[in-house]
Amino acid sequence: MQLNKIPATVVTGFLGSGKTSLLASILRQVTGKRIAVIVNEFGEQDIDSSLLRGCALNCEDERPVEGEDGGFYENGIYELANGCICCTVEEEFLPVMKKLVARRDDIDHILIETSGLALPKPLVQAFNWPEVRQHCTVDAIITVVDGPAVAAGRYASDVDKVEAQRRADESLDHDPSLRELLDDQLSAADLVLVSKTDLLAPADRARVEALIQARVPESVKTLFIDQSLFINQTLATDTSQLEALMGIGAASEESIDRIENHHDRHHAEGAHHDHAHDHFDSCVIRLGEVDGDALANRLQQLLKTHEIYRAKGFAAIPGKPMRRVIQAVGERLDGYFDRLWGQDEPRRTQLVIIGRGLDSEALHRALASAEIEAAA
Ligand SMILES: Nc1nc2c(ncn2[C@@H]2O[C@H](COP(=O)(O)OP(=O)(O)OP(=O)(O)O)[C@@H](O)[C@H]2O)c(=O)[nH]1
Repeated sequence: MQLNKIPATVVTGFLGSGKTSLLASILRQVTGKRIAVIVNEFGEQDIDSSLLRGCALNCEDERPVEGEDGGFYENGIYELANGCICCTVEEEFLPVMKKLVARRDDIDHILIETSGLALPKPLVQAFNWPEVRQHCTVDAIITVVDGPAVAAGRYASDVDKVEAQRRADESLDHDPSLRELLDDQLSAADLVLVSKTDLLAPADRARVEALIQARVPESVKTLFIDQSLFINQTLATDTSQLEALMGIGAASEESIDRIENHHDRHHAEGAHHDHAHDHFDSCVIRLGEVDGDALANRLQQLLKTHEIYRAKGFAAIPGKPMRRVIQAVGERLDGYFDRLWGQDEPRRTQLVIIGRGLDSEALHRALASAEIEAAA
């Protein structure tokens, strides 16, 4: 029985903004992690789940399993097809979360894709329900914004489709304007991903960025992504940084090494090759034992003052027999003890930081001030 909570990443954003493409590109490449995916879609489309099912999920259970709730489980994908997730939290979402909790030892991470019309807050509040809170934690809320649509003042690439879905969903008991929906999805975000950057004129990019920045606190960062290369599968790329950005992994030695290797290779190549995303930068900070509160304070400060998209890793706290997982994104900073330190394992702190234009020495200096001096 594992003691640590299952982290859940909520991906929200309008219909057609690129949520499924994002999840698909991650699932296609993720290795060694058992990921349960909850997809909220209804009406005509079960396209998303079939798209995701087509991805090579690392799940041993190949058999589809009917759920009593009408949803089904196959290759780790749960489909919530009976209405907008935020309006059916209790009837739809909670039973699926309970099933996942029961399979707790088989799951490393939960990815939740909300419907394009969902307001993320009721869903996030459901993580406070005792049955869920005890075993799961929100790792991050990632809001995907359709860059060209926002630049054009339309917010969604296919407004008619959004309106048709709105009319078709009888369970929908909220009716905000698209603008309000965008505001709500942005106000819940820990990280904003602007999609379809390949279709966004450079001059529009600054406008979209300004519009988003005006709606989020300064620690919530905006990242521009172009998924067209993934969608066409012309780019076979190492997604270790994208995975870490989504909050998957990075609290294990092996994923920290993978990210570090990616960083080294990237720099050796001169970092001038084509990129599917804004240039990510990453660094690994290694420290000895740290004062947990001081580390959290420094990290919170750094999130405000540096272009850090996410920090994740673990800390050694003096006198504590267990290591503490630390994860920070936007305004969210979480920590929990996940496992005992091994008998011969060095007690050390390691954090992966993903961002842009990172000054690793400055970050190291700032975080090292939380280090506890080793007794002479
Ligand atoms: N050119 C381009 N197309 C993209 C990009 N991201 C997504 N798309 C396309 O945009 C369309 C919608 O993408 P999805 O990933 O299905 O969007 P979604 O948010 O999951 O949509 P719903 O599930 O319907 O809410 C698809 O045709 C994608 O191929 C991108 O970065 N560039």
